[in-house]
Amino acid sequence: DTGSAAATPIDPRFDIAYVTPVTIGTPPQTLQLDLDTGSSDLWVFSSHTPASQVRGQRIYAPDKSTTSKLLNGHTWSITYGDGSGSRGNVYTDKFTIGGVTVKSQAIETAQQVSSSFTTEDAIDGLVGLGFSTLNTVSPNGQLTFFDNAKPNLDSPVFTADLKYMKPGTYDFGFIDKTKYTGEITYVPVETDPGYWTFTSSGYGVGSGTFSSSPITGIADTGTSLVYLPTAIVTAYYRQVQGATNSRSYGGYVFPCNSTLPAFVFGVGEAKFTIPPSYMSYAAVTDGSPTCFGGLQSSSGIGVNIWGDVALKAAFVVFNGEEPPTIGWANK
Ligand SMILES: CC(C)(C)S(=O)(=O)N[C@@H](Cc1ccccc1)C(=O)N[C@@H](Cc1c[nH]c[nH+]1)C(=O)N[C@@H](CC1CCCCC1)C(O)(O)C(F)(F)C(=O)NCCN1CCOCC1
Repeated sequence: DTGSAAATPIDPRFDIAYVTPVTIGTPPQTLQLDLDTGSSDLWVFSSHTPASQVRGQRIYAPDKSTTSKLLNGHTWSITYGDGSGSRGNVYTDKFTIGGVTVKSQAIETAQQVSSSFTTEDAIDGLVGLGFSTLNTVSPNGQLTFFDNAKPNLDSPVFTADLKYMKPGTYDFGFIDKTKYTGEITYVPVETDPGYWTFTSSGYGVGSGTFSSSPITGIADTGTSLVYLPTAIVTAYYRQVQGATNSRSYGGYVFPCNSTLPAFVFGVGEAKFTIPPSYMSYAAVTDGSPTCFGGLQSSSGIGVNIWGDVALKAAFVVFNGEEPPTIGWANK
């Protein structure tokens, strides 16, 4: 098998997240889900989600699918880094992304979602593409879509080609040579505790010198921004006129008309440049002259996160061979 599906920004003004169309059940029910390498639960808004918590999202109704089966006695509950969360019960059903079908995928149906999910009408749920060890289903953990699909994929990989303010693609089972330039640099992945954890070889601010120092972090399609050690973040914002670390806004902000340097990060011998446009995430509120930075400190998180702001600057191969590796190429 091979497949390809669009990753479309949910907001035309700035890249907060990307959604991908999937189909569930028989006849197929289409939902727009956020493919997230930072978690490993596939959960959806459903006919079990209280109407008061559903505001425009599409839902999966297992009772309308002839192939759905309740996974008796199984429940799930997940909390994300931004404090949002959801919980519910579990079905298995036919699940397809971009033409790749898993006949019996664990579909976690939400019986409760936190308010930030209710208010985000563009996201109907998540497809966790982290390692299955992170799956929260109890009493028996379930496999991710990728782990279920892998044996039937031409190659045990999926790739992310996210783009700045326009649709990109997720490919499954093959590496599309037309999507990158030069070589793909592969580095080892640490699978404990279950993220795509790798070590970057260093960073540079604008045209400044490149600092070769290992930065271990996770490649996370479900996180909008880049979160790195404070020393790196302060070195970056030192080059930005009027930048301050705002307690009220919860991070580094600067005047939207400030000139921003690019941010360079290394993977092995390769270098990747996040252009200044990606480094200004968004105005803190609509129309404000103050902008929120795409690079923030990881000190409050406990892990460095290479989120969408970094992933957009590259073509990334999530290689599920044993042992897993991650590949980065320019594009
Ligand atoms: C707008 C913003 C200020 C840049 S934001 O930070 O709010 N953006 C959110 C994403 C978002 C999209 C759409 C609407 C609203 C919010 C964001 O970047 N959230 C990160 C922030 C973060 C990470 N760490 C600390 N803070 C996050 O929680 N990302 C998770 C997926 C998100 C959750 C909210 C909905 C969209 C998808 C994540 O899965 O990528 C994760 F890795 F960060 C995470 O929390 N993984 C859960 C890991 N657990 C470990 C235990 O076992 C179960 C799984």
